Amino acid sequence: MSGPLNNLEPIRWPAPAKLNLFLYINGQRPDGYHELQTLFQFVEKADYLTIQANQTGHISIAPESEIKLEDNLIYKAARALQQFSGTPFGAHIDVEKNLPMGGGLGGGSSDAATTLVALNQQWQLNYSNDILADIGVKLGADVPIFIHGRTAIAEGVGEKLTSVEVAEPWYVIAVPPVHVATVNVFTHKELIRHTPKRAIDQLLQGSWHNDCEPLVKKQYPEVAKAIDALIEYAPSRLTGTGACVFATCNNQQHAQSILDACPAWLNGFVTQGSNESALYKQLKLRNKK
Ligand SMILES: C[C@@](CO)(OP(=O)(O)O)[C@H](O)COP(=O)(O)OP(=O)(O)OC[C@H]1O[C@@H](n2ccc(N)nc2=O)[C@H](O)[C@@H]1O
Ligand SMILES: Nc1ncnc2c1ncn2[C@@H]1O[C@H](COP(=O)(O)OP(=O)(O)O)[C@@H](O)[C@H]1O
Repeated sequence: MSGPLNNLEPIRWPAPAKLNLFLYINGQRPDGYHELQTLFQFVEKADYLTIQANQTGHISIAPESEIKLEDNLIYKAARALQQFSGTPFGAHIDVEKNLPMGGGLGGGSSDAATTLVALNQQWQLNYSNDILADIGVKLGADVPIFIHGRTAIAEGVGEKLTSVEVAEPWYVIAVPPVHVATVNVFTHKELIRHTPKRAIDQLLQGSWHNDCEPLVKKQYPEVAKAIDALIEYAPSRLTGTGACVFATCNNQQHAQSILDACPAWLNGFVTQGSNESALYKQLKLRNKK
């Protein structure tokens, strides 16, 4: 039997976006999934989940969105943790959605990771991050990196993480007006999928690329045009399988001036890279108390 909940107050948690600073595809496994080497960094821009635990066991999400409740990764994460733990507790989750969906910024996976980390605390479960990552990876390949919360190179299909420190530049993230389905990129015959695997220190040296970029640019002219618009001013490339692209800038003013110079059809925002995610920072503060 679990004791009563000792905190029924709502708590606001961040679910930040990520960028894939490089992404190399090293081959395909017999089950069809691809082996990757990718460098994840977090940015300040985030969704926010305000979570109020309850004793009823009921899970609800507000406001209503275009995603059906049972398909929402927040709901799926909460249900998965309930089922794994057998907890009698539930939660109401208010979502402030700031990240574009399906843009390669990992917003859905980040929401799921934040739900797992937050409910682990608010339901007083005390599971390790490794256990939360095992639950989370079934919801999306990128959930473990958001639970890890520190800049890292992911290998395998994304489950093997090595923390690294890199610069924390300002970025312009542009959001081309198209949706790229990850599955379509990975199943396309023209995808670059045999880049030789390299050691971590070798990966960190030299210039960085994304193996999905040539194919996504060819299939989605809006993505090609977005990269062309940014690359005039700063090194720019695709994140994940897109559609978002990012320009790496010298400072905030540089980033803002590039955003201001973007054509009117291209939406975007300015944000700073961070080697510790906002979720990781908040957790560190809470655990110090
Ligand atoms: C490649 C990344 C890099 O961050 O792209 P983005 O989603 O961020 O753009 C992610 O790891 C993606 O993770 P996620 O979006 O969760 O992918 P999933 O839903 O697990 O997979 C969607 C489909 O893509 C293919 N897939 C995905 C990941 C992988 N390593 N190999 C694959 O072949 C599979 O066909 C899978 O059915
Ligand atoms: N809470 C959620 N936020 C965003 N996307 C969600 C959520 N729940 C389910 N999804 C689904 O997951 C897909 C991938 O979302 P997201 O993680 O934002 O993009 P990506 O994997 O391209 O970085 C979306 O297209 C959407 O249909």
